[in-house]
Amino acid sequence: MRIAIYGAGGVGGYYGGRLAQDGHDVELIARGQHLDALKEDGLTVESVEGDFHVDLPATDDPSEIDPVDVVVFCVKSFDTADAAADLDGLLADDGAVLSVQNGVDNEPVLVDAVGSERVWGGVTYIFSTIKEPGVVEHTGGPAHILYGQYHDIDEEPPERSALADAFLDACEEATGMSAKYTENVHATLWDKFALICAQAGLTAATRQPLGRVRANDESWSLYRQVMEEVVAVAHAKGVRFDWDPVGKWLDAMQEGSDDQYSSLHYDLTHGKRMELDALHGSVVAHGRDAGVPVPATRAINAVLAPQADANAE
Ligand SMILES: NC(=O)C1=CN([C@@H]2O[C@H](COP(=O)(O)OP(=O)(O)OC[C@H]3O[C@@H](n4cnc5c(N)ncnc54)[C@H](OP(=O)(O)O)[C@@H]3O)[C@@H](O)[C@H]2O)C=CC1
Ligand SMILES: CC(C)(CO)C(=O)C(=O)O
Repeated sequence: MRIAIYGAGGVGGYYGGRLAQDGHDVELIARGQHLDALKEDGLTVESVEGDFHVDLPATDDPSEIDPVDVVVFCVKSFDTADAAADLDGLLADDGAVLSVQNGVDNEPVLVDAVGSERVWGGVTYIFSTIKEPGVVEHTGGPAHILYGQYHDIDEEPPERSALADAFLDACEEATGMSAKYTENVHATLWDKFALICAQAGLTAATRQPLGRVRANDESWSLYRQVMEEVVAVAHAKGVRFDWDPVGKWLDAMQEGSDDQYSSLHYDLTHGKRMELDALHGSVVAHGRDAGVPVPATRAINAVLAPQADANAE
């Protein structure tokens, strides 16, 4: 399978490296010092699942890459619109772009760029960052991708394509990662959105890991409230869950390791631009549209906004 990783950073570098290790034809799109190091020394992945090194073609110019079957789209959400403009030329006519980004507003941008039939919505559960140029550090999480054909929320999901099956096989066969196809892509996206708004919001606002957030009744109650608000907005927008996302995540995170933070906390504490607008800012906007109050999420957004502004300068 021919695969391009658009945004070969923490997440993209990890999955691109794993798929290449398994023999797929992977090309990386990166920029800056990270790109220089990838070109010069290849990609090194330091992973809790085993370290490895691969030499892969890397560029900051997607027009240099012949059309691919799948683009795994891993830029931060504030870079989505710019990167999406390159997708039409990068994707084969019957190819697909898979967003594994956090948030629920990326896929509509990709649909505008290449049409919904070529867009898979997705989420991923992993902790992975650029440790230094050319080196990606995977510190935990199951490294699992859930994805499905994107479609309008009020339409039936289209039939699963042969390409979606082939990509699933590729992910399942590769070492150190797994994947699952979902027929209910909107529920999958909003389910993760509920978790990430709670996990990212509380770890970033308190600068404390899950264990500390969970041990304090007030912060743990706010964690729950954020998830309840996101799920209430999802319901109002017509998302149908076959499960209880809040109960599921509270149970799961009760078991989660004490030292877990989030990518938002990482960006905050490393002076990097933060995805706040795509997370809590987006919930506030969707809540306003749907007429659903989201006071806890709004407060977290307000508390983090000055730091997000400072990091964006
Ligand atoms: N990190 C994690 O553990 C997790 C992250 N996610 C989500 O995955 C997505 C990716 O996150 P993450 O991997 O941490 O992000 P990173 O910042 O580590 O990686 C994104 C990379 O894409 C590069 N990039 C952006 N635009 C372009 C462009 N036009 N051309 C070339 N390169 C480009 C960035 O370069 P530059 O640095 O110069 O901007 C950066 O190197 C986010 O939406 C995040 O929320 C989800 C689950 C876990
Ligand atoms: C859920 C979590 C915390 C890990 O996958 C995440 O998505 C992130 O850190 O961005």
